[in-house]
Amino acid sequence: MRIRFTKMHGAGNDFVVLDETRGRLGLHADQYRFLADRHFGVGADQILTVRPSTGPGVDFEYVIHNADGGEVEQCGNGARCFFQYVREHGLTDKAALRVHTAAGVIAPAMEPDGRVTVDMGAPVFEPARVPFDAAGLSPQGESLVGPWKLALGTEADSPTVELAVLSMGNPHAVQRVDDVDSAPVAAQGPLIEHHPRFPNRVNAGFLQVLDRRHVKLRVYERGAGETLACGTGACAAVVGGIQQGWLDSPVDVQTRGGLLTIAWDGPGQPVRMTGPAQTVFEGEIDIPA
Ligand SMILES: N[C@@H](CCC[C@H](N)C(=O)O)C(=O)O
Repeated sequence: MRIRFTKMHGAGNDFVVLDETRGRLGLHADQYRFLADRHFGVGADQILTVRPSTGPGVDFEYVIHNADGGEVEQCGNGARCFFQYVREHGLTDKAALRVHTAAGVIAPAMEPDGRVTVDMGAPVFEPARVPFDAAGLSPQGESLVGPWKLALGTEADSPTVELAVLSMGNPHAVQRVDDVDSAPVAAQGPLIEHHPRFPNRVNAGFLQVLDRRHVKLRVYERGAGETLACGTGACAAVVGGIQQGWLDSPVDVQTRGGLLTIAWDGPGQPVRMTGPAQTVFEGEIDIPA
């Protein structure tokens, strides 16, 4: 089967975008994995699919698959690219949208400078809803995100980390580090992603606080490995940092692929993420059955 695609990125987090507004392509997990493959396919951290509205009050449905082929609930950098895609492809001329995702409705809108702001909804803190199995653990602080102390293994010398745990529609565990460039992202990322306390696995963030409004962040993403930026990871890191008293909204988040600005007014309030969305190229590809 030959399909059309658009390659996009948001702060270096890259996507293959597919249009299913005129009918389903019916792809399965192996085919999403093939599209994401950087050697045999197009190459992407996530595959984003545009579908028609699911009902009144929403303009489109937005479906996300990780590079490992698994469908996930939310993707922040993807949300900005989704918005750019539907406007560039004449699927809407609205400057603000409401988009249905597996995690609820998000609302992207155009900024005068060409960046996109997305209302990502309110963060979720209840461990069971992340989901995070906190049974038998005591939080290390009094904030809504814990933090929670976890051993990354069963050996006596296994590293122990303190993780702020929350959901931005998808699960995040964020630890503060002194220097993000030397942080053990490759070593600890997979151990945190697959830690048995996270039944759906988790995205692992490494946060360096520069001052109360500036941070650096790296994220080892569930189902994709370390990416150049993670939008929901930036939201989670800033919410966790505000909750623990380190940060004040809005916060500039420097990722390896670009700058995101995250604003949050506190529990129950939506997180607003602002950043770039860029089309790279379009093409057609034959996908194996
Ligand atoms: N890159 C994304 C997050 C994509 C999904 C994530 N890997 C997960 O499995 O939850 C972003 O920009 O938020």
